[in-house]
Amino acid sequence: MIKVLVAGFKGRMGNTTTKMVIQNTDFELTGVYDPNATEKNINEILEFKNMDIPVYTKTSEINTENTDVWIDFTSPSSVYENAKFALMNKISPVIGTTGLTSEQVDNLKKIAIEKTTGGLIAPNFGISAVLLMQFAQHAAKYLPDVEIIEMHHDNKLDAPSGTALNTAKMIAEVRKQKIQGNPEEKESLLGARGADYEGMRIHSVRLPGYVAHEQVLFGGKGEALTIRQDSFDRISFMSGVEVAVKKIGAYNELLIGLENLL
Ligand SMILES: NC(=O)C1=CN([C@@H]2O[C@H](COP(=O)(O)OP(=O)(O)OC[C@H]3O[C@@H](n4cnc5c(N)ncnc54)[C@H](OP(=O)(O)O)[C@@H]3O)[C@@H](O)[C@H]2O)C=CC1
Ligand SMILES: O=C(O)C1=N[C@H](C(=O)O)C[C@H](O)C1
Repeated sequence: MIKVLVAGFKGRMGNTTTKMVIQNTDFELTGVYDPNATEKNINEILEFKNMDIPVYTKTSEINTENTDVWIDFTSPSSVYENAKFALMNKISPVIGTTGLTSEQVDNLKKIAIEKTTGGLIAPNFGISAVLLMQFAQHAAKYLPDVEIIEMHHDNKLDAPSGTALNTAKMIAEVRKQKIQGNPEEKESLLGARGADYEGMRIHSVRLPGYVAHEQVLFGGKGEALTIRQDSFDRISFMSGVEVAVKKIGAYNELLIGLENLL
């Protein structure tokens, strides 16, 4: 049995993940973590009333010996300290939370090596998003003019999304530095052309009713290609999280991207 802790268990992703861990017979939920939680046990929450799982509100309370994997769906401001705590205690972090800086990722990679502990940071656990990023990288070799549009629910804290940023990074790996659009263009309304990642424009849409969606638009001479993925439900991320929890114990470094485990 793989012993799992879920950080951010009361959030949108944390709640779905907690249920997935409980239902998976290869996993044992040994704790949940949220510094703002008022509960002492998860059974104080109606939908988990038959469970007996400690709620931790301080990392010092966590039984690290009883935890193999730390699943993190928290917030951009807390994920670094959480991941660092997990690695320092030889717990494998499986990180879905977005917003880590490149410097933070590099530090976590170093700690993982020092502690010979595996971990994963996945900008997106949905297979449709993983494929979209790979297809987009392939297409960009032939169609280097690209714009990315990501669309999310209006409670999202970070923009652009981690997936959009990762898509842009993957495309930048295969195309030459390129400034798109008319070199003389001017925005009469600030932000009209979106964010700029190495000459690529990223547009972030936030609307109620949406979950997580991305389009990558390519333009060529007299032709265009659009690649799109949609997560209509947070269940779409769960098979990716399951794979990560099952496989990450076999590694002793920090991996970036679910594709490394598929
Ligand atoms: N990689 C992927 O496939 C996916 C990634 N995400 C990412 O996951 C993250 C969470 O998203 P979502 O579930 O929608 O967000 P929510 O705001 O619904 O949930 C976040 C939860 O984390 C809690 N929290 C805050 N700080 C801490 C902390 N230090 N330790 C533990 N828990 C904490 C929050 O509590 P409180 O409200 O009290 O602050 C809240 O309950 C985002 O970064 C999002 O981009 C989302 C979907 C898929
Ligand atoms: O906040 C979300 O919801 C999501 N966040 C991730 C991101 O920023 O890319 C993954 C997915 O898009 C859902």
